[in-house]
Amino acid sequence: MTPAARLSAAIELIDTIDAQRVPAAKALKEWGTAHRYAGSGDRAAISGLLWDVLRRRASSAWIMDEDTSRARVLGMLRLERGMSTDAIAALCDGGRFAPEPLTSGERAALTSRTLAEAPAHIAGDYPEWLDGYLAQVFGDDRVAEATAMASRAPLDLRVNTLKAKREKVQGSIAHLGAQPTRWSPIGLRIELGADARNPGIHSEEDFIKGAIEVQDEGSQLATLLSAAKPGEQVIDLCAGAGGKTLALAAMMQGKGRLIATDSDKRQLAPIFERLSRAGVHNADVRAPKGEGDTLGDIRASADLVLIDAPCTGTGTWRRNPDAKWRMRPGALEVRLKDQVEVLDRAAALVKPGGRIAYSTCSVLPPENGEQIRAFTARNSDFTVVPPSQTVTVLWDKAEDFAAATLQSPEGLLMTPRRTGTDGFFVSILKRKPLSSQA
Ligand SMILES: C[S@@+](CC[C@H](N)C(=O)[O-])C[C@H]1O[C@@H](n2cnc3c(N)ncnc32)[C@H](O)[C@@H]1O
Repeated sequence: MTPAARLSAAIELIDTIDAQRVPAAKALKEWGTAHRYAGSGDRAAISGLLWDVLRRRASSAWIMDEDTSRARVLGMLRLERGMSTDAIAALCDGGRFAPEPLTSGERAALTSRTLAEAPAHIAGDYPEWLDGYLAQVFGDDRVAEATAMASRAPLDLRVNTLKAKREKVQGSIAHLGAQPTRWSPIGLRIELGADARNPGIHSEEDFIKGAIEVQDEGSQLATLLSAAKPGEQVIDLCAGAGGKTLALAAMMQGKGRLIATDSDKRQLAPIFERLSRAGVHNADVRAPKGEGDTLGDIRASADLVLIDAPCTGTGTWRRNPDAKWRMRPGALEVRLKDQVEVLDRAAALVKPGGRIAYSTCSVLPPENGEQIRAFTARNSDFTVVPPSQTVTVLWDKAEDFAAATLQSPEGLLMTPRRTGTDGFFVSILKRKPLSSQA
């Protein structure tokens, strides 16, 4: 397919998504099935176009002064890909399979319209109902923060220190252009191009042998800030597919007791194979069975309970821009209730002097600082460890990292704009030792 034909296909796909109200990933899959002649390069390029349109859905329509699939694609080429009006016109030449030539109105819009007068939610490309929350956390910076949250994400890898060293892995996957991550001492980053081509990490020898896992640097940092140590008793309360469990296991160097559980046993399904590939031998996975309490034998004895909380995932919009537009207020309400439940469950598991590491991949205050304030009000024997102390695990990077994050009395927030990671909130809560409890 020519670049122009790919553009036509993307416009057609967006029409389908709008008309049928289907998730973008599903529409892409169905398009692939119906167009078997399209090669892998075509599919990658078309999906890249589609994701980029979703990133800039509102602002693209604004600069074109029209909200159609075609307008959104044209506006995206200008805003996200930085193409000139002439370059866009050259693609839309009306030839076989190419989009129709630009109208004079489209030419004028592409050349002269800007986002200067656009409301924040349009310029920053997010649903209007979230504007109050983003204003609460970012104030006047919300357009810049949201724009970074809409931009394409790199692919981050975590080196499994149970099996390999970062320098060695960097050398063996040099063909992918992996570079050390800025903050995480165990991360590697691969920048991805607009064509959304998958670098095929799962077929790399290092992946097959368990030396690397795909994990955003923000997620790596959230786990590192928990300061899990060899010999501790650690519970990963929302373990899901085990991304953080694996990271905790590496921090514990195979020593101590690591318990991974989740309220949904289906989420836990991939964890077994991942633990085995990573060479983890001290993890005990407890899938829920009926009504019984999977952690019934543990009463106030854990050194650390890690909560990778169920959340709205606003911090990961750059990886899934479709989710951003599909998010509804009801989803936030449900997550808030889940978070209260997991925090209170964790409180009963932590020993005096132990700690809870609470994290969300969300930037919304009700899921972060407000949730922590309400928790400490309910549980007076827990206090927040000041973020300036929690960052010391990053040694020489600690000061710069702390300065890059958005800090509050309840914890710290990473964002794509500030730390170049997904958006992650982290709060470390310490339970008072028995001697100082009332
Ligand atoms: C952010 S995901 C976890 C991702 C996982 N830690 C990882 O790194 O791959 C949140 C998880 O919390 C789980 N969850 C939701 N409510 C819960 C509850 N009340 N108790 C325990 N887990 C819960 C969900 O099933 C989901 O797997």
